Amino acid sequence: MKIYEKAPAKINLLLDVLRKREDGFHEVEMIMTMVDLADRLEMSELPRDTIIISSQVGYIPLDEKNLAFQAARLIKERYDVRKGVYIHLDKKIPVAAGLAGGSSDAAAALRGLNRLWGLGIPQDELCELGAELGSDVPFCVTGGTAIARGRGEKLEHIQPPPQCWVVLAKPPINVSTADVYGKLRANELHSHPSMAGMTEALAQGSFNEMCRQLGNVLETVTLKAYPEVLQLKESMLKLGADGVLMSGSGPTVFGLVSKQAKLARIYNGLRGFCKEVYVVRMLT
Ligand SMILES: C[C@](O)(CO)[C@H](O)COP(=O)(O)OP(=O)(O)OC[C@H]1O[C@@H](n2ccc(N)nc2=O)[C@H](O)[C@@H]1O
Ligand SMILES: Nc1ncnc2c1ncn2[C@@H]1O[C@H](COP(=O)(O)OP(=O)(O)OP(=O)(O)O)[C@@H](O)[C@H]1O
Repeated sequence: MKIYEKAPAKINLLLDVLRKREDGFHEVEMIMTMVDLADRLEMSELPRDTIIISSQVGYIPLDEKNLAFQAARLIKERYDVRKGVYIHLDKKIPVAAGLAGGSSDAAAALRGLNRLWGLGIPQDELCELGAELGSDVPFCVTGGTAIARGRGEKLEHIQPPPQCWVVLAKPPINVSTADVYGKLRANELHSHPSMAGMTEALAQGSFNEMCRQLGNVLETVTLKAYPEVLQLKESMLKLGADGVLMSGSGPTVFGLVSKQAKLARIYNGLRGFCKEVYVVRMLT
């Protein structure tokens, strides 16, 4: 039997950091939602008790460093599954981009193996397992649109954003999430995005207000270290995007666009200097 699962990319419409915690993680307040740029996982049982990962791309680890491998190992150990699995990752989400590609693959593996092996694990338990793999994994298990608190694992689902186009542009640099949080001076942040303002904008379904309320405090670190990310934001705005923000720890910048007629100009303008540009829909 073969099982297929989609693993969509996430964007952070809002990312605030409240403080650094004693365990080294940061207490966050975020709003996350999915876009329709997705990896696709194919999972099938193996006769031997082993985990094998493959992918069409050569630039991700396929051993125990792969988050889908870690998800399979965790579920096998926790539920005493003595069966093997082959997981093929059809990668479409750019890697180390701030789009939670690895986390979404891990979440899709948890959902898929739950089905493949008929384990009947409830979603909240899958989220708890996911939290052991990474802070973004619980959200990737549920999808939808959610406020995330704690280190990202405490979820409150809310109304999805109004439908719009999302232009994603990833500059050719690698940003480590741990480095960005490591350089953040959480106590010295001069301004914070408004969680109340963004939740109100989403509750009212107001596209313009959503664009005005976009905010991510990790930009204070990444934009300083990589001026090309700031330049990308400015270019996207100049080309006509209605709202622009860096996703997660970066370096991907996303632009929200309400009118399809604007997309060609934005896409072509960005492609002039940035190779990785995607035009996708918000998943609502
Ligand atoms: C930047 C975001 O992607 C926004 O959604 C997340 O906050 C990070 O999620 P993630 O990549 O799943 O993060 P993890 O794999 O759990 O952690 C990577 C590293 O980021 C830092 N980290 C992560 C989450 C958090 N709330 N505080 C942190 O300080 C820690 O140094 C950690 O070692
Ligand atoms: N299935 C996977 N897909 C992509 N990268 C993976 C995977 N498993 C492990 N990795 C490793 O994880 C690292 C981060 O990749 P990923 O694409 O998840 O980053 P990200 O989009 O910045 O994540 P986040 O937004 O959650 O911080 C990469 O350096 C890669 O080697």
